[in-house]
Amino acid sequence: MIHQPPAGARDLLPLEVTQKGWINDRLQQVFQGWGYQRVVSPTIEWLDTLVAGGTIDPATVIQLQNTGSGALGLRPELTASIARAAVTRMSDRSYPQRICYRANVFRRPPAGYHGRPMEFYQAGVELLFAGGLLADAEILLLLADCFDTLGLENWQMILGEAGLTRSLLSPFPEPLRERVRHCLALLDRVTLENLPYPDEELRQRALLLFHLRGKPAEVLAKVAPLAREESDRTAIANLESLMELLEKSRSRPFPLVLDLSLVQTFDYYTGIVFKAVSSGDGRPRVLGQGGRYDRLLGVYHPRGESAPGIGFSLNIEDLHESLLSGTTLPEQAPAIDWLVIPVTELARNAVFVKAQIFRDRETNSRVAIDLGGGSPDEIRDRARDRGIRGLAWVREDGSIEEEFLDS
Ligand SMILES: N[C@@H](Cc1c[nH]c[nH+]1)C(=O)O
Repeated sequence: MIHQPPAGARDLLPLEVTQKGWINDRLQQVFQGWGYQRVVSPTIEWLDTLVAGGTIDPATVIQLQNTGSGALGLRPELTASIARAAVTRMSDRSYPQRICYRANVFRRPPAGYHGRPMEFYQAGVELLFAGGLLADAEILLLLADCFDTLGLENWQMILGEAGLTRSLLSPFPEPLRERVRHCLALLDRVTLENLPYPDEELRQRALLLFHLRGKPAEVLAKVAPLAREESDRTAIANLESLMELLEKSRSRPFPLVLDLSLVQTFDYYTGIVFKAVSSGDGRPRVLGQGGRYDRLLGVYHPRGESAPGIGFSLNIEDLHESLLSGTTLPEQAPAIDWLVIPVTELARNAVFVKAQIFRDRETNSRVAIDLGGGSPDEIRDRARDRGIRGLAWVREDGSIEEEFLDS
């Protein structure tokens, strides 16, 4: 029998681990620079926690055996867990809370997509107990800083407003509303046009919603006549202020597309929502996504008291793929710096002690011991093949001869 990981699961080998580690380390540096502190939440949670008050479809959760005290699942994302932890464990801290994370998440592939990846890696932030313009701007500017720091150039931020989109969809009766939402999420204009609308006015409204995407000023001009509620007008005004602030806060233009039909996979959002996509050549990729969720913390509060929150998660696989065509990623897993070789059997007594001296001599140096076999020339050839920088031949009397290999 050949042992393979199950369909949808995979091993990451040293080069990929090195490159993804490089991406993650840089992201954590940026998060730290903006005052975010890392937390680690459990991989396994109660299913009840994971579905975030019904805003995450339980079908996306990989469920584990029911233990008798309730169903458990593997986290499909981290925002729900962090909201739970913040409400139950961190509520005595001073506000706001700036939290960051790097972790794996698991999602059950949709029916008919057997073999699609089930495990993904994310790095993200959550800014909790803070609402308003400055918090929204902080999150979007931090996301832009992540891309700048990674040296990623061709990206675009697609910005929407979940509350406004919900309100624009409210004239559609259910279940038609859900179908319109679905067509908007999939950019499926043909199906959208042919849904069974009760009247022509609603059909025209659906098509108009489909076109609320593009240059911010143009989209805002189109949406203004559709905004019937006071809350819609406030949302539009907030979007305008946000875009103005973003432009003033960066030395280069903020690559922004406004999309008031943007619908996210998870439904806990209440304010701005966004997706960062790579816009270079090749397949467009969703590099990260997020938004404001001002009711989620209330799901976990014993008395249902909520507090504002906003955050994003970056998709490490997509970032990695997008960076592969550039020149910033490390091209090799780090090689060993020194190979320490006992010249005779008796020299073995000294070899571990001597190797430690090399480790202590240079911080972060990689020092390995030759485990035997082969003539000095064979050892040299093997070492050169593996990119090893130097050989340290240890003699019986404990003396060392250093030899530098040319690459
Ligand atoms: N957890 C969301 C992204 C997000 C973070 N914070 C808010 N939203 C996701 O995985 O899609």
